[in-house]
Amino acid sequence: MAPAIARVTEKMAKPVTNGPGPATLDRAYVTFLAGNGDYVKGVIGLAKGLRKVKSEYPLVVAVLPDVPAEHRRMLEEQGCIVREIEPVYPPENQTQFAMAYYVINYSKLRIWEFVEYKKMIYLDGDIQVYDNIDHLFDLADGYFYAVMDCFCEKTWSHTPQYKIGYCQQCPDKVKWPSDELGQPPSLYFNAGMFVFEPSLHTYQDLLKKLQITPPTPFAEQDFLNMYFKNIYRPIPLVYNLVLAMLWRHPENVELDKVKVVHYCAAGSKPWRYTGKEENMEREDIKLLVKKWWDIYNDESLDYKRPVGMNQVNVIGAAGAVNQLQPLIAAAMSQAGAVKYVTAPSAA
Ligand SMILES: O=c1ccn([C@@H]2O[C@H](COP(=O)(O)OP(=O)(O)O)[C@@H](O)[C@H]2O)c(=O)[nH]1
Ligand SMILES: OC[C@H]1O[C@H](O[C@@H]2[C@@H](O)[C@H](O)[C@@H](O)[C@H](O)[C@@H]2O)[C@H](O)[C@@H](O)[C@H]1O
Ligand SMILES: [Mn+2]
Repeated sequence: MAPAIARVTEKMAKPVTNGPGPATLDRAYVTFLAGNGDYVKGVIGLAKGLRKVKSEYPLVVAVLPDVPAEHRRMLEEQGCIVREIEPVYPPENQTQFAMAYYVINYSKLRIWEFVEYKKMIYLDGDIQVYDNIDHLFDLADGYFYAVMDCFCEKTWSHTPQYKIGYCQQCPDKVKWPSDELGQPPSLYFNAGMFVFEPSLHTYQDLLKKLQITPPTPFAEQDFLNMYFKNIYRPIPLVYNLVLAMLWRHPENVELDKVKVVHYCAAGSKPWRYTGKEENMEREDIKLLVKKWWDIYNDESLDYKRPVGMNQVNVIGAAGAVNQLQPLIAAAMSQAGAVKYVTAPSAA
């Protein structure tokens, strides 16, 4: 039986507000940047993409100490809020990560410490947002929302599901042999995009549990799947199209409805694209890479610091917030709620 995934229905869940006042605005998008290489282009593209879809919320960039001052300046120039974080390392291990650099991705866990925000949407730096997804901030508290991943790429060749050809994206195609292998794997999300609530308690517990959890090939993604297994709620793949879905499960993809594209397939990072790797010569990939560059190169999307911003008086600011209220209500009713049918517990 296909795993129950979220369905968007007409009515948006009641907005999470603190009483009759405006919907709480202590919300932000957050991404993660490490190193002095070219991922900074991904983050700049993301900042411009969020501006193009008129998101109401800022983009926080959690940067490791090795991100150079010049890159931080470029991010601030694009209106990003730059926050330095310390690296997080998994316990000593001999694990072979699916990609050697995945070891730095554990540092993503620091974003649970950003408790000045009540709700955040995490987006990898190799993600682009092509439609407004602000309505996801109004999803019910207490859950961890993300899109289900796919097990069919070679990066999964170490797993039993890959070896038997099982994938949660099409569980009826090759059925999980429960009598031989026991329970099928729990629903598993891609950790390139998720909706979460920062919390010091969760943050400290994550770090404590990490130190007693043997690392596995998909590093922090595996760890987050283990940690949030009981409150994970799948959301539709339009919120995080893992590119491999285009050739692994085209029947599950309606490209014109996709709101968020995750350039995670080998060779698909737009700022490094050569078209030489497997599947990279596909017309849909070329189109998506062009779409990314069109935003990155669009100077009209560059951040314009508001003139005399600090002269806005309190009344002006309150007025601005009141103008947002109907916008948020309209966005929520138009977006439709995400109704969850709890999957029969797979584990
Ligand atoms: O050298 C690096 C590698 C990764 N990242 C960050 O870590 C995220 C996860 O890595 P990546 O997206 O490459 O993993 P994938 O989704 O392709 O498996 C990236 O999106 C970036 O935000 C980074 O800033 N610098
Ligand atoms: O550190 C582990 C990473 O694992 C994930 O990437 C993978 C995963 O999606 C596989 O399913 C794909 O096959 C693969 O291509 C892709 O790179 C996240 O996107 C990334 O943010 C990060 O958590
Ligand atoms: Mn990614």
